Amino acid sequence: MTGIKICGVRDVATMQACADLRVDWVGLVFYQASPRYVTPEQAQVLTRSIPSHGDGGPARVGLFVKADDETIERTLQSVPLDILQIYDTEERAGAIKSRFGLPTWLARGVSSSSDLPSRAQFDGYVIEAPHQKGDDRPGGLGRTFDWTLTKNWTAPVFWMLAGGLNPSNVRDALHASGAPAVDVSSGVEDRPGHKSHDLIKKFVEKVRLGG
Ligand SMILES: O=C(O)c1ccccc1N[C@@H]1O[C@H](COP(=O)(O)O)[C@@H](O)[C@H]1O
Repeated sequence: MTGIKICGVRDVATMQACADLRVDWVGLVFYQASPRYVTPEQAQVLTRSIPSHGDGGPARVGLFVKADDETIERTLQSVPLDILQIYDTEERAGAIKSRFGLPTWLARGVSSSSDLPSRAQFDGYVIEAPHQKGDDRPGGLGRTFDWTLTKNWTAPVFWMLAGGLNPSNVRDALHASGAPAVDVSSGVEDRPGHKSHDLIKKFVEKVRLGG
């Protein structure tokens, strides 16, 4: 079954909606420039509102952008994250993986097939649209890229497709990319940082049923 990650959750009701829909992962954004930013204290309340991953709830993914060790450490003291999603260099992401010992996904923007990772350095890759000059953040911008780039890629480890997905395009994206999992944030919002339960449900139905 295609994996589903709903990213940028900021309220308990959305967290519970994601758990009820049995999505695989929920993402918490620890990047202050994002409209989806949550503090570690807010994230603690959110993570406690649903069953732990071991008890059948979605795995909690923490997003960090160019974060130092102290920021990640302080977050982990409050929030039991299952996976780290890192926006930084490979070297820095590798150091984070070694230091914190948690499954680590590296986000990678791709504009051509030569940007696709070939080494199994991480536990997963989030493959998304490339960063553009003037962007105030490296993701969550609702921007797509050429999904066919991944079609013939032999991925070295698990990966997911992200960037500009929504209920209307996710079937085409899955077909064109061959992705085993999808990640969505702005495409299931009715305004930046505010998730729509209706759009989340529609997205999940499209992925699972082709609805
Ligand atoms: O959501 C954000 O604001 C964000 C900020 C910084 C880094 C990543 C962010 N979001 C991630 O970007 C991709 C694509 O998002 P979208 O569906 O195009 O809105 C996804 O992994 C988000 O979790």
